[in-house]
Amino acid sequence: MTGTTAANTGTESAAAQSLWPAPFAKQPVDATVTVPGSKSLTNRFLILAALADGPSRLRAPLHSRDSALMVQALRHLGATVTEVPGDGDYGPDLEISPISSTDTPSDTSIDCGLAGTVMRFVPPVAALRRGTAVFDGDPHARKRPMGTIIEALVALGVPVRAEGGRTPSALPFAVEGTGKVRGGHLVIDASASSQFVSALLLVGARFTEGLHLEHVGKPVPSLDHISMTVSVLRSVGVSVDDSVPNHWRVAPGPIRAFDQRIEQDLSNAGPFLAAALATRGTVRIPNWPLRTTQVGDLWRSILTTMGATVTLEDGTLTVTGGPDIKGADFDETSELAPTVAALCALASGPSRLTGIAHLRGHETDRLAALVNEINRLGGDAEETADGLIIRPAALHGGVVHSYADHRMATAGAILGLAVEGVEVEDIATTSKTMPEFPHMWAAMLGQATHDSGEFPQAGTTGGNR
Ligand SMILES: O=C(O)C1=C[C@@H](OP(=O)(O)O)[C@@H](O)[C@H](O)C1
Ligand SMILES: C=C(OP(=O)(O)O)C(=O)O
Repeated sequence: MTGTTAANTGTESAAAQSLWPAPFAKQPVDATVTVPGSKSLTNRFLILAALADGPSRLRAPLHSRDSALMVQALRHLGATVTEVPGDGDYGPDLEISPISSTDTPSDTSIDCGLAGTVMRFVPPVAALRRGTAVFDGDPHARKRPMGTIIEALVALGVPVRAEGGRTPSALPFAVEGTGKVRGGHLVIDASASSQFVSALLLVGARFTEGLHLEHVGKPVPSLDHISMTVSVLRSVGVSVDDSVPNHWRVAPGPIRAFDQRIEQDLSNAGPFLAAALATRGTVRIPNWPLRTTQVGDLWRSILTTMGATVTLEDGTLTVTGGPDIKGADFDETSELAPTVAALCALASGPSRLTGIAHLRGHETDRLAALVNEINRLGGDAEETADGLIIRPAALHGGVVHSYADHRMATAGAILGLAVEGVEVEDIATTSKTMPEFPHMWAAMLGQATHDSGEFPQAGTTGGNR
């Protein structure tokens, strides 16, 4: 098991002993930051490499708890993943030899941690090899929605069992892979997570008849992440038809081996860009992709709406905070919502976030957690059926609980820039997608740290003006 295993309570836990004094910015920040690789792209390309028709290479991949759990899971299913020196500043590249279809059947167990991409994307891969794979994860992982992917596998003829032989609706469970899945037309309800759609599309080309996936139910959230899945599949030669809403058709065929550079994680760029607004300073991010499928590209419009000046010139995104942070209404901010909510709590006007009911099934119930923690600091946040209302209020110092949720921890760090005396419980939970976070945050503020994180190359030069 790698990384944090803190209980997902936000109350007393072993991790609650460790309080991180969030740096308070006495002056506006002025920093240049480069962020580690995208979690969503790294874990998608790892899955595709494990199913490809030859060895692949990932350049500048993410190295974090979620990517380590994915690597470990694929190794347990028979892929070979080797670290080789990279050509940049982000730690090693990865070379991957795919899972062999002629491997003798073997039983294994997979630790999903709290990674949605591991718990949703890997079970369909396990269905394509021979042997039983038992899946489990952190305590809160057992509460995350999993029923749709389990029911999908069962409908595809893949036995999925819990202890005692019953069909489970959540972790833990065992997938009994037979080495072959016929595929064809499959109807699911993916309203709880886009990852159910992505999980099935990623393996669909390896089903004998391909896959015609149909969603029926309330709208699928986080559609940008499905577009990313379709885009990465096409980049490795898989034919996907997504021209009809709620239908995806994946043609059967090989997944082409590849050599792929991973973009930096634009969602994880969010807290650093937010620092420009929280301190009325400037943060620059070089190598911002000109075209991307990452939802984090929305920062350009979100932060402009909140009063920042945002430019993208010569590949560098520059964000300069305005005299105040403007409250605003945002629909469907997906995994960006905790960062947006932290900024809304510092805004001069009211904000409303809608279309994020499914955040209740994320690393923690993020709507409840954000309301608890903003209000604990004297804020005025309220939960609605599908989001949050956050009104201006004078905040004071206090402890922000992270609930083993990396984005709650970084939300606490943003609040701490503008509010003196904020302490974040379990800052180490940022290791889920950005182990370097405390080091990078201090470097952005021109402070030195002793612990430089697992891959200290993740670059930040900064200081206060
Ligand atoms: O496919 C992915 O990489 C992700 C999809 C989204 O999940 P949901 O659809 O559950 O929001 C997102 O929030 C998560 O952080 C990553
Ligand atoms: C929802 C998130 O993660 P996961 O991939 O575990 O669902 C997230 O990173 O905000």
